[in-house]
Amino acid sequence: MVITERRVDAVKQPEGKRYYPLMLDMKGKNCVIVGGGTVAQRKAEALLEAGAEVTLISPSFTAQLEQRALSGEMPPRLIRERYRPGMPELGEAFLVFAATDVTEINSAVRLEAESLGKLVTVANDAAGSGFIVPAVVRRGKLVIAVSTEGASPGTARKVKRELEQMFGDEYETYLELLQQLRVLVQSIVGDTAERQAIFRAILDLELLAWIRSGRFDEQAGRELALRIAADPTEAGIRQLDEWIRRLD
Ligand SMILES: C[C@@]1(CC(=O)O)C2=NC(=C\c3[nH]c(c(CCC(=O)O)c3CC(=O)O)Cc3[nH]c(c(CC(=O)O)c3CCC(=O)O)/C=C3\N/C(=C\2)[C@@H](CCC(=O)O)[C@]3(C)CC(=O)O)/[C@H]1CCC(=O)O
Ligand SMILES: NC(=O)c1ccc[n+]([C@@H]2O[C@H](COP(=O)([O-])OP(=O)(O)OC[C@H]3O[C@@H](n4cnc5c(N)ncnc54)[C@H](O)[C@@H]3O)[C@@H](O)[C@H]2O)c1
Repeated sequence: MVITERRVDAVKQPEGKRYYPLMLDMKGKNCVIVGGGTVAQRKAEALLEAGAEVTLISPSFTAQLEQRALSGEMPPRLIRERYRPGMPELGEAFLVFAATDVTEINSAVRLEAESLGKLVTVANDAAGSGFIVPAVVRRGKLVIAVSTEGASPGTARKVKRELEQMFGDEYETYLELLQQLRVLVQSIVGDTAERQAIFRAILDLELLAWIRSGRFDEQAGRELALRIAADPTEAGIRQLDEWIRRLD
């Protein structure tokens, strides 16, 4: 019992870090992942989805990575070698991922990448990473990223699953519509304060319920835009809920 207590007491709390979340434009950006296992695969898939160019360095790769390298647009590049310092790919990278199952190799990758001024993440060492990756829910242009700052990745995943239940596919249509209306209002209302009041009024409309009901379509969206263009004022927009309800 005493031994167990000592063990528990000896566990050091990782030093507190306060991360800064951001959205990176990865289109065409070079990313190097050292490792070819399940973690490397997960990071590669997300990077490819974001339009990055992905190079993986590892003596072996998961079957899925092998498959992905043969098919589809923008296949990942697989370099079938063990990592060694001085590989040119690292110098060309925008982001570096050290994702082998060998701590010493991951540390060597981190040191070299850092000496080259690269942002690097280490799969088994959050404290030694320049960035970490959140769990992500996407609904069209709605992106919800969940992080526990490395405290419990499983919890990040669990919260993501809960959010997936809360935020349905209707958000995809909703954000497309809001984007169109925003551009429209920006083009016809010059006054910033008035524009902000209009945007707030649009957010108060019961558009989500309308979309969820299945009765909203392209024609309805057009009609809504025409009504807003005809009376682009806060008061005018606040009256639109009545029109939406009458459509039911
Ligand atoms: C969110 C997600 C994004 C992604 O990877 O894309 C992600 N890990 C995910 C899943 C997951 N990871 C692990 C399990 C097994 C269960 C468990 O151990 O809890 C599961 C669950 C599963 O696989 O089901 C094990 C694990 N993870 C890390 C270590 C090393 C360590 O802790 O040092 C170990 C081994 C620990 C050990 O063996 O002892 C480290 C990291 N994992 C992170 C991200 C970063 C912190 C995120 C945050 O909390 O903010 C960080 C710090 C670095 C990084 O990778 O960026 C993705 C969910 C994607 C999704 O579902 O959408
Ligand atoms: N960050 C995360 O989300 C997360 C999740 C689970 C596990 N982990 C940790 O990440 C590490 C990797 O996990 P995994 O499940 O992908 O392991 P894995 O065993 O599936 O893959 C390890 C990969 O590293 C490669 N490798 C080994 N030596 C190498 C070298 N010298 N050069 C290049 N590649 C080399 C292997 O070929 C293999 O492809 C583990 O240390 C694990 O604890 C992290």
